[in-house]
Amino acid sequence: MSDPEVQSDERRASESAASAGPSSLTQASAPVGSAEKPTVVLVIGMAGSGKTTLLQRISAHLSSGGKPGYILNLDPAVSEVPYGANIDIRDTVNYKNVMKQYNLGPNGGILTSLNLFATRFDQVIKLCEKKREPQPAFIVADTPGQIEIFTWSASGAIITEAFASSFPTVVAFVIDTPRSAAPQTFMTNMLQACSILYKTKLPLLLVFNKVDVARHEFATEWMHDYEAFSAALQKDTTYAATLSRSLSLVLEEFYENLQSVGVSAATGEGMDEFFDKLSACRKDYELNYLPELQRRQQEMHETEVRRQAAELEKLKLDTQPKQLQGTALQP
Ligand SMILES: Nc1nc2c(ncn2[C@@H]2O[C@H](COP(=O)(O)OP(=O)(O)OP(=O)(O)O)[C@@H](O)[C@H]2O)c(=O)[nH]1
Repeated sequence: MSDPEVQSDERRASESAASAGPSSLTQASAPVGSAEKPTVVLVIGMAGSGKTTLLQRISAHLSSGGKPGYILNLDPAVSEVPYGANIDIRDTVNYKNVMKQYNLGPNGGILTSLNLFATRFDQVIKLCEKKREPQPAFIVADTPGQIEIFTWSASGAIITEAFASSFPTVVAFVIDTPRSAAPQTFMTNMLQACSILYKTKLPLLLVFNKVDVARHEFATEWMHDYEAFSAALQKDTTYAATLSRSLSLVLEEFYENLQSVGVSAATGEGMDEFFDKLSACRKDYELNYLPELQRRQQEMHETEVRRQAAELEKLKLDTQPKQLQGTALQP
C-alpha cells in the first residue's frame, strides 16, 4: 500500500494552500492542559449502539451553538456518514482494497485499515491543532464497532495516546440501553467499558443511548446498588449469573469513578447533561491523567538527558590521544 497523506475538508477545499507548506494559520500549539485546547471525545461502543447517530447529534448541537466541532470519522467500513466529517479515514485508506490486498475478511480489513491510518496519525494531530475561527471547543471522533481496536490493537493505543498527549481527551462509551436490560448483557457491556478504561486510563463517560426506547435508570441503580443487581438475577441459578453477581461486587470501585448519562441520539434528549458530564471528565483528565502524563514525559526526558551525557562521555574518551589513555592505563 502507498504512503497516503491524510485528507481534511480544508485540504480538499484548498489544495494549493496545503501544498504551499505550513499554513499561516498554524501556530505553536498551546500546552495540553490549557483552557484554549479543545476537548477530544473518542466515541467508542459496540456495533449498533448508536455511535454514528450520536456523532450526528453532537455535531448538530455544537453547530447550533455557533461553535461547530471538528469531526473525524475513523470507521473505514461505514457506507454513509450522516455528518460533515472534517477528516474521514475513507479519504486515505480504501478498506475494500485493504481486504483484497492482504486477503482479509471484514474485521481484519477494518483493523488493518486503522493500523495503516495510525502510521499517519501525526498528520491528523497537526490538522486538529490548526487554529480556526471560531476555535472548536470539541474534536469528536467516530470509531468502528470493533472495540477490540481500543483494547488490544496497536492502532487504538497509537490513536488514544496521540490524542491524549496533545489534547484533554475523554472516552464516551456508548451503550445500547434497551439491549442492556438483561443483567448479563449489562454486565458484558460494563466489562467492555472496564477494559477500555484499563487500557486507555482516560476519563470515561458511560453514555446510555436510546432512552427514547427504554429508560436507563435501571442501569444507574444496578451500578450503585449491588442488592438491586443481585435481585434482578434472583431467578437465574446458572454459573454465568453467579459470576455476574461476583463481578458486580468487584466492579463497585470502577463504577464509583465513572460519569454516566442517559441520552437519545435520535431525539436529542439528555444532550445538555451529556456536555456537562464531558466537562467533568475534562477536569478529571486535568487533575489525574495530565500529571501522570507529565511525570512520564519528565522521566523520558531525564532518561534521554542521561543517555546523551553517557554518549558524550564515551565520545570524549574515544577522542582522547591514544598515548594519554595508554599512559593512564600502564601500571
Ligand atoms: N430509537 C433510537 N434509535 C437509535 C438511537 N441511536 C441510534 N439509533 C438507531 O440504532 C441503529 C444503529 O445506529 P448507528 O448510529 O448506526 O450505530 P453505530 O454504533 O454507529 O453502528 P456501527 O457503525 O455498526 O458500529 C440505527 O438504526 C439508528 O437509527 C436512539 O437514540 N434511539
